[in-house]
Amino acid sequence: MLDYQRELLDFATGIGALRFGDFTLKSGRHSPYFFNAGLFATGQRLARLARAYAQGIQASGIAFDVLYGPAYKGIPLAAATAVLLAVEHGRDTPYAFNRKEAKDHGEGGLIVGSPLAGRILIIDDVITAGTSVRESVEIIRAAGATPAGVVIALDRQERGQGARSAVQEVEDHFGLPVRSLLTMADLILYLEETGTDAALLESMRAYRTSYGI
Ligand SMILES: O=P(O)(O)OC[C@H]1O[C@H](OP(=O)(O)OP(=O)(O)O)[C@H](O)[C@@H]1O
Ligand SMILES: O=C(O)c1cc(=O)[nH]c(=O)[nH]1
Repeated sequence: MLDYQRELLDFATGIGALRFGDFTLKSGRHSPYFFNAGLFATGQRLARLARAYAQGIQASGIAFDVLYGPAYKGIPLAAATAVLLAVEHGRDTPYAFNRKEAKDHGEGGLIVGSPLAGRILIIDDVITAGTSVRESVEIIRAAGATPAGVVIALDRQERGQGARSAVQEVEDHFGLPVRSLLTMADLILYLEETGTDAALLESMRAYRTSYGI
């Protein structure tokens, strides 16, 4: 694990954005941990996370024209990361996000922000079973644009629709590169390093055996 990953995990656990317990996921799976990007809920916390995304995007070398954050938690991630790309990397990046329900008055429609045109980089918090990414790819294609890749904070390294991991499915099926700041494997390593209690480690490993890949 790299220093910045350990620091990000320290930070996320410190503010309660990474928690342990019993959580029901979008996929219906019951997980002993949860990454809640919504708890990077002050300017400084969000800047800290967005800085890591901006650095990850720069390091990925993925060529793109617009940053797209799926509702809801992708919205502040896209906005804040666009700010960090501009301020710290001199890259004035258009960004956009969707509404979960289409607006039927005013400007109307589903997409807010920059029009979805050209190559679109999807930015989200986690990938579990891959449903959210597949929805984003549909929205981007329906707008006539081309998905260019995906950047996430945490790859939970879980099965997607078939026997492969959700990230592998996205890479193979859509031909999209996926870059994550952290993985479930990093998380387990981190818990081992920090001397977490045996019961928690056991539940993390058991979850990985059930859903991991
Ligand atoms: O890979 P998946 O199985 O799709 O799971 C991951 C997705 O689930 C959550 O979104 P959700 O729509 O539940 O919540 P939000 O509105 O809080 O962003 C999360 O933010 C990811 O987008
Ligand atoms: O799969 C999910 O729904 C999910 C997992 C997680 O760790 N964090 C999150 O916001 N959603």
